[in-house]
Amino acid sequence: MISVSEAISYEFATGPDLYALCQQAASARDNAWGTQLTFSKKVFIPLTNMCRDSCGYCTFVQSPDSIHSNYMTPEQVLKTAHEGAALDCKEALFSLGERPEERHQKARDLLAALGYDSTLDYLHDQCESVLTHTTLLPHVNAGALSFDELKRLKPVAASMGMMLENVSNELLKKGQAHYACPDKTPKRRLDTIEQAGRLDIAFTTGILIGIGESWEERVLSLIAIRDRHLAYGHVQEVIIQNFRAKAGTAMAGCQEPDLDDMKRTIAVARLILPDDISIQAPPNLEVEYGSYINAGINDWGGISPLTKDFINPERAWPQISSVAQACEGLGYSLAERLTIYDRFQHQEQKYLTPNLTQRVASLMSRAAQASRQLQGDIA
Ligand SMILES: O=c1nc2n(C[C@H](O)[C@H](O)[C@H](O)CO)c3cc(O)ccc3cc-2c(=O)[nH]1
Ligand SMILES: C[C@H]1O[C@@H](n2cnc3c(N)ncnc32)[C@H](O)[C@@H]1O
Ligand code: MET
Ligand code: SF4
Repeated sequence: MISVSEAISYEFATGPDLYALCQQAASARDNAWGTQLTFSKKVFIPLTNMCRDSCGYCTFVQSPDSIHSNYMTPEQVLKTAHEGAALDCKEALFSLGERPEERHQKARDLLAALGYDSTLDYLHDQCESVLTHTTLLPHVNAGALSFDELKRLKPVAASMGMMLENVSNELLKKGQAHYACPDKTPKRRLDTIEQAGRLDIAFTTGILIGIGESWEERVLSLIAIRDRHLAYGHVQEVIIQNFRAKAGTAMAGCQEPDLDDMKRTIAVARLILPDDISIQAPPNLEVEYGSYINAGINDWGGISPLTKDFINPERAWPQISSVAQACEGLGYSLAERLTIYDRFQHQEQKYLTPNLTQRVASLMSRAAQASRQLQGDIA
């Protein structure tokens, strides 16, 4: 592990310095994770695109005035889940806006028509429905949640996650990415990670880079994640995600991080975070995603053969076979994992409630089978 001051000193690493940094991170990854990179075969379930926040980078969120703002119905949820299961997907990623009913009358009306007064109650029941009626494992990405909310969701989700984004309070100011976003205060985000730790929830988090934070704030965000993991041991993966500018958003004209910036951040994350945390970067937000391998990632996150990335809908998923080839070209293999990583699966029902244990075990053997097939296809 490198020190905070060493991590901060890499801010301007380019050329040979960046190359050396990446080599150091790649060898740390090889030692901890070997030469197998992973992904999770999933479907995306955007339960609602209404939200009480208004992040400057987000096109997922729809205004209640838009005809596109909605909740998925229980039938739509199951249709997507069934179609995903038929394509051998194993994860149902529930990703949604935060507490829209606390801000928008339309959200209250639509929820009432579904028989609910809270988005999180509806989320709970839709996760339960996917568990009951399909073979998929729910992963909940619903933003900042309280201890009680996380506790209630634990039996209906195999894992959960929430991007920390960044610990910078500056981003909350007017004109910045998180202005008027009550759920993006570093305090609420850090508290969510902490409560998930107290509850033994296998947890995904990460940072969004290029949203107006300084390099030092990026490093401090990784340190904040590390500290909570050292206290509870529950952080399974950290996503390093690059901001993509989108037309029609407040940040449409902002500069996107370049490939070197991503590589530098991935490498520093690998060297700051404990070895047992997986480092993930998405393959659909960068054309030259293969070079993330040289910077120290060991995971690509969720990839869907069915649904688009609703958060970055203009960025198509690469074919799983193309990702496998990119890995193979650099001497790595590609394997399928579940939404809950292997090492969290066998801990005496610490992370998994009893109703989930059997499901996870049988999906594990199907994922192993799919991985063998993937490697056979390449060979
Ligand atoms: O398709 C996406 N999947 C996202 N995922 C899902 C991820 O790709 C995988 O499904 C999980 O890593 C499974 O372990 C997230 C999951 C989280 O818990 C937190 C944030 C994200 C962010 C994204 C995202 O922007 N796009
Ligand atoms: C689910 C996660 O997607 C990320 N997210 C939201 N909007 C964008 C964007 N324009 N570019 C990249 N990532 C984005 C945020 O980090 C959120 O937490
Ligand atoms: N709204 C949540 C968040 O920003 C979920 C992902 S964005 C659709 O964390
Ligand atoms: S990123 Fe999440 S919290 Fe922010 S506006 Fe979009 S849906 Fe809401």
